[in-house]
Amino acid sequence: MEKTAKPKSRLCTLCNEKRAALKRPKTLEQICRECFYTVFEDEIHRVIVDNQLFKPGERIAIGASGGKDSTVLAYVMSELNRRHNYGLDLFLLSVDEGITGYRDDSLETVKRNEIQYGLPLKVVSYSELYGWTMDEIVKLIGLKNNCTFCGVFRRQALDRGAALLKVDKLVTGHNADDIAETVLLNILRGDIARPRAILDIIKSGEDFRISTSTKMPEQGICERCGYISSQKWCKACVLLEGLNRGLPKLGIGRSRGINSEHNTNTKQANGTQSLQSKQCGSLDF
Ligand SMILES: Nc1ncnc2c1ncn2[C@@H]1O[C@H](COP(=O)(O)OP(=O)(O)OP(=O)(O)O)[C@@H](O)[C@H]1O
Repeated sequence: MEKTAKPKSRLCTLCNEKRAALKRPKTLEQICRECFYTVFEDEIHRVIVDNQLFKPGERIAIGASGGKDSTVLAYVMSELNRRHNYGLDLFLLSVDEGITGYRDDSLETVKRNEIQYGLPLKVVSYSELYGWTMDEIVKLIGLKNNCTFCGVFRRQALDRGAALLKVDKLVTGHNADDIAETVLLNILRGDIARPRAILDIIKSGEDFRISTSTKMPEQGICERCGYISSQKWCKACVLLEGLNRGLPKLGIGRSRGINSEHNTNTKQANGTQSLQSKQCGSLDF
C-alpha cells in the first residue's frame, strides 16, 4: 500500500524556525509559542509607553484574583517593569469575597504569585470591610441578585485596598470579553448611553487603545463612607444599608431607593447600623 506523506507542519511566520503553535486572530499569522510571548509582551509595553500609563516611582496595585487574566497581568507587569526599568513599586491586591470553595482556592494561587514574582500581597475581605461574607449574603438573598452585591462590593473593596496600600494606580486584568459582556448587558437592560461610551474605547477584541475622547462621569465622594461615588451615597453603602436593615432588595434594580430618600431615613439607619455590621468605611487591620 502506498504511504501518504504526512503534511508538513507550518513554520512560524515570524522566526521561520519553530513549528507554528497558534494562529493569532488579530493578524491571522501562524506563529510559535516563543514568538507569541515576545509579540504579546512587546505590544503591552508599547501601549504602556505610547499612552504614558505610568511614571517612574509610582506605586501600582495589581488586582489579583488568582484567575488566568490577573495571573498573566501580574507576570507581565513584573517582567516589563524589570526588563524596561519602569521604576514602579508593584503590589498584589486581592479581595476575599468570602465564597467558600471558590475564592479561598484562587487566593492560594495569588499567594504563590507573591513568592514567584516577589510582590508584596495585601488581602482585603468583605467580612472585614462590610461585616458580611458573600456566603452570608447568599443565605439571606438567594442566588438571584447576589452578583450585584458581589460586583459592587468588589469594586469598592479594590478602591479601599488601593487606599490602604497608598498606591497611585490600580491595574486589572479586564479583557475584551469582559468589556463586550458589559456592553451587551447594558444594551439588554436598555441602557444605551453607557455602551456608547464604552464602544468608544473598544475597536475590536484585540486592538486595544486608550480613548482620549471618552467623557468620564463626574467623580464625587459618598456622604456616608467617603469613598468614590457619583451619587450622595455610593452603591455599596445603599446595598449594605439594605442588608443591615433586613431589606436586601433596597438598591437593587432601578429603584431610586436611599439616594433620594436617605435624608429622611438617616435616623432610622443610624439606629440599626450596629445590628449586624461595622460602620461602612471602617477597616481595622
Ligand atoms: N477578588 C478579586 N481580587 C482582586 N482583583 C480582582 C478580584 N476579582 C476580579 N479582580 C480583578 O478584575 C479583573 C476582572 O475580573 P473578572 O471577575 O472579570 O475575572 P476574569 O476575567 O476571569 O479575570 P481573572 O482570570 O483574572 O479572574 C481581574 O483580572 C482582576 O484584575
